[in-house]
Amino acid sequence: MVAAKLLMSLGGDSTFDETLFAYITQDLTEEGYSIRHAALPESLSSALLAYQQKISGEKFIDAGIGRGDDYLLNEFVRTDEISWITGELATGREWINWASQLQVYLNRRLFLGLFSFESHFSHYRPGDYYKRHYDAFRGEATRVLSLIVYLNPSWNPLDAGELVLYKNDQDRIGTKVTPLMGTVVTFLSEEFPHEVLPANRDRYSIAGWFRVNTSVTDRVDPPQ
Ligand SMILES: O=C(O)CCC(=O)C(=O)O
Ligand SMILES: [Fe+2]
Repeated sequence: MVAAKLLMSLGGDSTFDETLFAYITQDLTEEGYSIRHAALPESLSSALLAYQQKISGEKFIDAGIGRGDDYLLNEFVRTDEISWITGELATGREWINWASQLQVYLNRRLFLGLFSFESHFSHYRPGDYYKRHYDAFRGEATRVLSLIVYLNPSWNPLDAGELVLYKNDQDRIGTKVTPLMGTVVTFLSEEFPHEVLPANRDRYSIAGWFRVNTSVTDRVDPPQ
């Protein structure tokens, strides 16, 4: 577990309130998923909202399935648009820093061996959706933990657009999550099918994934 040890030493002096991380750890241990409302630090949520609003339209690309040469647009599955978050700007760095504090915390308690993190803003226009899917496939061991936060300061039940998280393949009812600012959702990527229902208004979120290191001796696995 060299990877986990390396990450732990990066932990240093955390500036975040670890109470939330403790709740997420407990939820993941008991259920494999966690839904926490009013959880993301408010200063971070509002900075991310401002950042997302400033990103010009052309920085968003139609979301696809897969990466690099395998990237496929598939309107049958999803119709949202995305913009990858890099550490170029302060707010992006603040977000990545928050996520890596969570990563360090989870590695210490749950020994997940989370090694890298990638994330993007998502914009679902009215009517956009992401059909029921898994973020990772069993045995591929790439994306281990999914992390989603929402950037919508208000949300009315009539706006629809909920995330529906299902416990397993048989579950057809699931748990609905309102995409309200501050809500933090985490779940084991291989375990929980989920979908985004069409919304009646613009819907903003960040979706991210922690991965384990899948490097083999002569090949370094990049985070993106
Ligand atoms: O925005 C959400 O609620 C979930 C998005 C999602 O499932 C994904 O991007 O894989
Ligand atoms: Fe997903």
